[in-house]
Amino acid sequence: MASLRDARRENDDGLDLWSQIAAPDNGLPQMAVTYRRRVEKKNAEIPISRIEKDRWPNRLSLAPNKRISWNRSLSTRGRTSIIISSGVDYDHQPRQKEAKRKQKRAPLNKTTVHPPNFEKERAYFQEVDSLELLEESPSPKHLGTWVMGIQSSEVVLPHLPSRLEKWLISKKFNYSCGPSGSLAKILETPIMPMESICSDVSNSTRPKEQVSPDISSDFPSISNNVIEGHTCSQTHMEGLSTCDDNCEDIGQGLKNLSLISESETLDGDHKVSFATLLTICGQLAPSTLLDVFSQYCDPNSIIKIGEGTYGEAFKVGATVCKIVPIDGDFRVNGEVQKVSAELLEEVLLCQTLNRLRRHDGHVSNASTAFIETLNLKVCQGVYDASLIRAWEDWDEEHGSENDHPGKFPEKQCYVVFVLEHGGKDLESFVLLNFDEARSLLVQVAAALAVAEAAYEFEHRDLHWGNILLTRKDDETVEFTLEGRRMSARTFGLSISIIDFTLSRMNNGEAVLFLDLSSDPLLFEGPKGDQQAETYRKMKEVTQECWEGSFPKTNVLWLQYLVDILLLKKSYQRSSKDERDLRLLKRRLTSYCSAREALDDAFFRDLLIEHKSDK
Ligand SMILES: Nc1ncnc2c1ncn2[C@@H]1O[C@H](COP(=O)(O)OP(=O)(O)OP(=O)(O)O)[C@@H](O)[C@H]1O
Repeated sequence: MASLRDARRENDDGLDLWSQIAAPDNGLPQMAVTYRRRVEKKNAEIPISRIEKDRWPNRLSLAPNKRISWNRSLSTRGRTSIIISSGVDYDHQPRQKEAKRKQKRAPLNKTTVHPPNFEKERAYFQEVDSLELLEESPSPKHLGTWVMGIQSSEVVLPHLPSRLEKWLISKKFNYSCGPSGSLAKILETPIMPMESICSDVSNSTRPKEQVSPDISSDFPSISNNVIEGHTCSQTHMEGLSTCDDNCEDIGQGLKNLSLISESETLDGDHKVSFATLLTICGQLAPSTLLDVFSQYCDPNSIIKIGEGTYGEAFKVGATVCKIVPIDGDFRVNGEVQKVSAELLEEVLLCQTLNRLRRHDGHVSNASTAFIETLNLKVCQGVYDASLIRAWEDWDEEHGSENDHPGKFPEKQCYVVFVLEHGGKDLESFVLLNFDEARSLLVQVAAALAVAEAAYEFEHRDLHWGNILLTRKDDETVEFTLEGRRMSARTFGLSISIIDFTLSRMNNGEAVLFLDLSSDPLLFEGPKGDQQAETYRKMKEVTQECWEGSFPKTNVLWLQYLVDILLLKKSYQRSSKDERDLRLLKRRLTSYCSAREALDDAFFRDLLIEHKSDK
């Protein structure tokens, strides 16, 4: 994710904004607090959480561990840690490619820089945080969702990232799993252009022509991806789509799926997850990375544009392709690889958020602020030479913190997210003025409010690496909130929210969430670090009931963003603007959701409500 922050990239602020904001009369030297990926102990042994060990008792660590930090273990990248930049001196950081990076780094700010003054920041936070957080509603341990039906003291469910996986397991155990065909409905989320599906199917094996009448032929539902003539895939799909009709042993069906059977390292549950991933991606078997990428451009033109703890992002034609290695039994970039079930959840989140982009008809909630997922593919094999070249070019210029991708074996699997290009992340984007800053806030608040209303959505990881920005000519951006058509003023700025790994949503069929309790390091970040503090505040608010709905977490991230705009970003602004931001942060404390926050006076002249069409 975005925040994997080019460690080498200098904070565009370069100066201690705190001294400008909170201590105008000080004679303090200026400092730069730079967020970057954690690298301090990258060669240390990364603790695999007990749960992960339980899940993957035989995991081996073949690669040297390059990262460790308070935010490791789950799929939590983009986590950053504060480092002190003295003229931005990273030399105390034991990084493997430091020498190269130092040579390449742009000229540094010559201002004398001193360590951050945490006392002052603390005083600032005490002032703006002086109001107590409101009590959250009781923890919804007993949500009326279908998943509760599968809980049984007799069945020990392994740790799994979502209710989706529990559903899959419940199916195997022949338990009732709630509303009819719930997973099937989730999987019906349209996403893939037909041609991309067809491209994976050989001439002799054609997709069944089953276009749902209510869905555009450009976007066939997943049910269209049933492949005639392939018994095992059909068995699998039937298993998924007839939850209440019968509970045939889909595991047995999957055994017949030759591709999956070959993968001896995957246990039964993983076979199910992997097969489901393939199905969602409209594939019978994994593609190669080259096959997928060449659908979008000449491979020689591929450019790497970013990296996350797990993902490598490449500009591929007009799109961005993020490659996430999965299911391997060795660490990548110092992290245990994600497993299919985790990716399934992320994929479902992406697909569901895609639905918010529909402005047609009389939708109640719509927003284009969540990055569009254009396609999803499961791939297998080594990195293609063009990708390695792109990776090395980026490494040469920026110094990658990731492992060289040349070490992936032939059997390595990946999920490729084909995404809309969202621009630059907030960390590296240079904001020009206060209008842009407040537009950023209103656009994020509106997007969260819309997704809250539609899906009880909480992002839960909205750090400055996960907000992408670009400049466009449009003066406003439209959204629909609870049936009200509205526009937000952009001042030429357009935002996209990415990375839904930690996100939580309830789409009416399932609650998708990640149990952050299994990642205690997430909450052990440095004191005074806004991002780390936000995870801790989320923990307080949710009381670790991560499946529950706590839209307050969205407000916490809005407060974090206000802090970032005050403390970490430089742009043209007056002291009144800063005061307005501080007051906004204070008032946010009393809101329980982004929906409530959007009604704040700060946003009033940034929002336009359209008259009803009726
Ligand atoms: N759609 C996109 N448009 C433009 N840039 C993107 C896009 N998606 C990702 N990137 C770039 O790639 C970087 C890594 O992407 P992303 O944060 O999604 O990876 P990740 O592995 O999920 O990260 P994390 O470490 O949070 O898990 C981002 O910081 C951003 O710079």
